[in-house]
Amino acid sequence: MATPAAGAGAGATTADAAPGPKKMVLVVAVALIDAERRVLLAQRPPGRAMAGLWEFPGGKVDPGEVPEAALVRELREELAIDVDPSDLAPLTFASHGYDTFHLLMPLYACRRWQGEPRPAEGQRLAWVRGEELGGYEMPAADVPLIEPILAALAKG
Ligand SMILES: Nc1nc2c([nH]c(=O)n2[C@H]2C[C@H](O)[C@@H](COP(=O)(O)OP(=O)(O)OP(=O)(O)O)O2)c(=O)[nH]1
Repeated sequence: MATPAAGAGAGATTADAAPGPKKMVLVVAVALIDAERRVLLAQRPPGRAMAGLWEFPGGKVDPGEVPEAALVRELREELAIDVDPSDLAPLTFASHGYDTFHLLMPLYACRRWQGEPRPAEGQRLAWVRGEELGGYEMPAADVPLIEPILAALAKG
């Protein structure tokens, strides 16, 4: 009987298989891609978990909220831009076991928005070319996302 090959599929799974009552946290994030084929990274501010690491803009989905609405809300709060949910294209996802919680994070690609992203919450922002992504230290969950992002950037 054929079974699916390990690692098949589009998601980026870096969880260990250990069972346990870890809380699952649903976070939505976006690769904003500009006309110069750059992606926007935000640096986690001091005083927060994973401070200093560079991540994709986004945040936790509130109870009862659909993921796209959560992302539109987060982008307004964090970057002061307006995004139409229909411009959010599913790209890949991360499923990663941190010590204290399990992160499930759909990552969308977005190439159209209203306004100029600005650091509305004091975070640092960087527009980064594909070949420069390796120079930005990211949370462990994000590392497997790089390859699909490079593929999306190559598409223009
Ligand atoms: N936005 C975003 N979060 C990420 C990425 N990678 C990654 O591991 N995370 C984690 C960091 C946080 O634990 C969580 C996002 O939560 P958050 O930024 O809304 O909240 P937080 O933990 O900083 O603060 P709080 O809301 O608990 O006060 O997901 C990423 O690329 N983007």
